[in-house]
Amino acid sequence: MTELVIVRHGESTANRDNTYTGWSDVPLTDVGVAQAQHAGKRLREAGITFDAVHTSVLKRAIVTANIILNEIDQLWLPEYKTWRLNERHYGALRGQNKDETRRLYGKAQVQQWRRSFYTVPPLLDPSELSNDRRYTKYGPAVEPRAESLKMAYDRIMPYWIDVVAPQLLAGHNQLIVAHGSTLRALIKYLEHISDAGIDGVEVANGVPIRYRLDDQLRVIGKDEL
Ligand SMILES: O=C(O)[C@H](O)COP(=O)(O)O
Repeated sequence: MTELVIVRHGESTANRDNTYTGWSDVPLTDVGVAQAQHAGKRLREAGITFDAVHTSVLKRAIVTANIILNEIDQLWLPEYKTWRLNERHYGALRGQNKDETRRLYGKAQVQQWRRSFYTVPPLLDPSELSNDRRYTKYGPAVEPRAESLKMAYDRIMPYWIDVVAPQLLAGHNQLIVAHGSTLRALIKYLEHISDAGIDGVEVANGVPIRYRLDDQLRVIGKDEL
């Protein structure tokens, strides 16, 4: 049996301001820092030891991971960062207030943008792409202009198959610190949730979810710490 723990980053400034974030690289709030410390404390109390940690290339996940590692006194662990664990790209919704979009486009449309598996949010204008070197040099040549959860799922899976799953199969416990939608995609995969069923799954900031996996990586236990 191996253990996989997944944690959504602590509250970010965009979460606090209720704005769409996606690939925007926003920091944690003080509340987010406290949530990350609390997550680390719960993991310490649970006595879990990890062999590696995986994050996105966005600071809210990286900082949360480092706070957790500090709390559990495992800062020395190998830490892998990949754009494949980035939040789903919210396209042209990025930076807009979620309540304001409900007012402008209606609740049903917003719910579909936020929770449907297949709906792609409005595309970002190509002139607004960041062209940040973390994406041009180490990641996809072209940053997405928006992603559905399905598109995010499809770019996360190669990382799971090539990097995370082999380590778990070798008996090494893994910690993934990522984002609401990235983790919803992983939860969908691990728990065989249908395309329609995933719209009801929410992931709270800074609450570790622990999976116990058998030797074929089937889920044999799950709890929230
Ligand atoms: O990208 C965002 O805005 C958040 O991280 C997640 O947003 P959601 O709750 O709309 O999926």
